[in-house]
Amino acid sequence: MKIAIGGDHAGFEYKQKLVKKLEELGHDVKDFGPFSTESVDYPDYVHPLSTAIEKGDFKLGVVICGSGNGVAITANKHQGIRAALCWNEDLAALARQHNNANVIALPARFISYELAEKLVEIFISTDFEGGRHLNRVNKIACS
Ligand SMILES: O=C(CO)[C@H](O)[C@H](O)[C@H](O)COP(=O)(O)O
Repeated sequence: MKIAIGGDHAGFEYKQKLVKKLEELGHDVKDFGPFSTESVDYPDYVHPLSTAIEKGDFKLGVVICGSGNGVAITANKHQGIRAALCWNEDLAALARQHNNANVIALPARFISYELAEKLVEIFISTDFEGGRHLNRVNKIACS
């Protein structure tokens, strides 16, 4: 699967490990940065990532900052993005099953790396259920 990943300095270490893990699993991963723990502004990385997903260059995205809120808020400014802030396994599954989320936002300062990895694995391997949820998801975007 083609997966985009990015965030900020607070998510850098988790991002590096997630890139390695996803590549080991055979995914085609593009890292939108940042590429060090130097303090940066997450919109500089999350907007390009979101645009690339909207264009269809990637199926899903993973964004990581300290709380997960900054990256989620930024990604959700894009009409074609449904970013879900997830901190447990049920939320990661439901984000795909009910919301057809195409980006998972992770709070690196509040969850373990092991849990972050598990949430990403659940997110990318869970399908949208459609049905009643399709009507709702179709009403999310506004022009
Ligand atoms: O934007 C955020 C909050 O919504 C992220 O958690 C950032 O990673 C955080 O604000 C960065 O904080 P720092 O004190 O500049 O490291």
